[in-house]
Amino acid sequence: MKMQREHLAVIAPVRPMFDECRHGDGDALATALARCVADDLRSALDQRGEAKLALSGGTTPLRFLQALSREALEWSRVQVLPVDERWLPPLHRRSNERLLREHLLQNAAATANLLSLFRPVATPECALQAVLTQVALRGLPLDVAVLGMGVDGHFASLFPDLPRRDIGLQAGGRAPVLAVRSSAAPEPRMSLTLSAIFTAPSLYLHIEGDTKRRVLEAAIEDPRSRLPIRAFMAQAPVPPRVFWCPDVAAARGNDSAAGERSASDALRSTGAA
Ligand SMILES: O=C1O[C@H](COP(=O)(O)O)[C@@H](O)[C@H](O)[C@H]1O
Repeated sequence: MKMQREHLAVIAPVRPMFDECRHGDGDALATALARCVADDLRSALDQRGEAKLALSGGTTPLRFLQALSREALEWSRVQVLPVDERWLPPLHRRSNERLLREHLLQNAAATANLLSLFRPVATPECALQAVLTQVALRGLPLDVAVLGMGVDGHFASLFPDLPRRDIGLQAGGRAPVLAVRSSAAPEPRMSLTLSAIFTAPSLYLHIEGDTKRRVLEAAIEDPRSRLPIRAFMAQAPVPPRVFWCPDVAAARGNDSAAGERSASDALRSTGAA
């Protein structure tokens, strides 16, 4: 399918708030996104001999990860890290690390290096210092970050009940990693912060379906929106590329967190419902 590209200036900003790549279905979307990310990685490898890639978990990325795993590039020089992790052992079906190991670190990408955000200790708070040091040393600055978004407007593990001034949502914050407790997530989390994500010169948002699109548009249109995705879209140093297709496929990957707020809650909180 031919890719359509359009620049959407929703609230008359100085520059378009995002660059949209729309595809007809999730397979075409996943293939196109994998090609773009692989091209970014090849450029970084050409320029610096290494590349750093932060990837989301959840249900949406499965086909994208599989397509990316088949892209020919020097994967042994690529550092991959999750943008967030659920505080669950890496063999758990909801572990984002497991998703990356099972669907990306295969095929051509089997030799990629994975930086885990998990440690076998009781809480993310206990592991924070160790993870923070590793991420700062080996994970940053990023070359590419691919975010997903929940229907409640969260990305990574930055949920709507995070205080708006929380360090995780401050573009100029210094901490790259955050331990997260949210009523919207069934387990504690470890998450990259917005300032860590914004070290990437290539930013992608990968979403499927009309519901998520409505949530995203509502967050962009309302400057007072408290949805985390608003902080990402409005503060991004370069316009994120939004990869979107209209149909939502059946749940795959490691299923979405039970208890996340619904899209209608999210839209209500932006006044868009
Ligand atoms: O909990 C999470 O959810 C988001 C969105 O997931 P999806 O299933 O709606 O695609 C994801 O981006 C994040 O990495 C994950 O931990």
